[in-house]
Amino acid sequence: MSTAVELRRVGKSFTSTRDRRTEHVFENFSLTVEPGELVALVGASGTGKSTLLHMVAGLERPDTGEVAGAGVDGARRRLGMVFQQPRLLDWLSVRANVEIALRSAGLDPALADAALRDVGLAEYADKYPSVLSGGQRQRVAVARAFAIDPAVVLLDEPFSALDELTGRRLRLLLQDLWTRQSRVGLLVTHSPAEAVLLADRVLVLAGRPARVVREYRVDLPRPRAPEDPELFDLQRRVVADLL
Ligand SMILES: Nc1ncnc2c1ncn2[C@@H]1O[C@H](COP(=O)(O)OP(=O)(O)OP(=O)(O)O)[C@@H](O)[C@H]1O
Repeated sequence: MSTAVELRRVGKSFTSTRDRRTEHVFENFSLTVEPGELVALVGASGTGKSTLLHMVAGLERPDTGEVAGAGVDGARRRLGMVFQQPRLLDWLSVRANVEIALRSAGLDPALADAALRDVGLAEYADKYPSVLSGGQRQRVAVARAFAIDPAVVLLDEPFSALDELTGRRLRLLLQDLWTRQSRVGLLVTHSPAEAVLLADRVLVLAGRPARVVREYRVDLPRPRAPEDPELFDLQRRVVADLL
């Protein structure tokens, strides 16, 4: 089985325009995500988690090394992305927001309704994003990402802007989607609870250049319950790594 996403000895630096200082965010960094695997990345602010995701998406280029994955290896694999903010087009209906993604992936826009049904928003298809709650808007973003039958799903703090209960519902929704249609994914999160609930592997990143300082495999079958004591125990260990 070929790997789904691979970073090989990647280097990435940024030079500040203010003081010309160069930050070596990654040096010789390697990471493999296997088919069907969801890998969570946790770590202190500024470690490089979003940069890593952007390199996989092809939004940033590594200075050295190679990234094989959606958007960057010429295979034109479909990429679904969910950001902290839903990033919807406010002048289009909810359905049209999903249709645009389908069209640009070369798929039938009629698939939008099924995608909206999957996230519990079938009745909102004709509404505009401005009349939806924050949680509903993020559901549309999830529908848009999953509608295109993505080869890789990249999630950059997808639920961190939501209140706790809404975030919990959305996590369970994501878990439900993942259980029904196993994907390959990377999840950047500041929430250890979210990481252990959703991921197959949790990587703790730290340092400059960034390194994986700890790795946890979450072998519990899905669907998982957020209150599962085993998850809570794992979560405590991840928190301890981050403190
Ligand atoms: N386009 C850029 N130009 C200059 N510096 C950048 C750029 N993108 C990221 N950086 C720097 O690279 C480092 C890593 O940033 P990144 O956003 O990847 O971290 P992060 O772990 O995702 O942080 P957070 O958890 O706060 O989102 C930071 O020091 C940041 O300032």
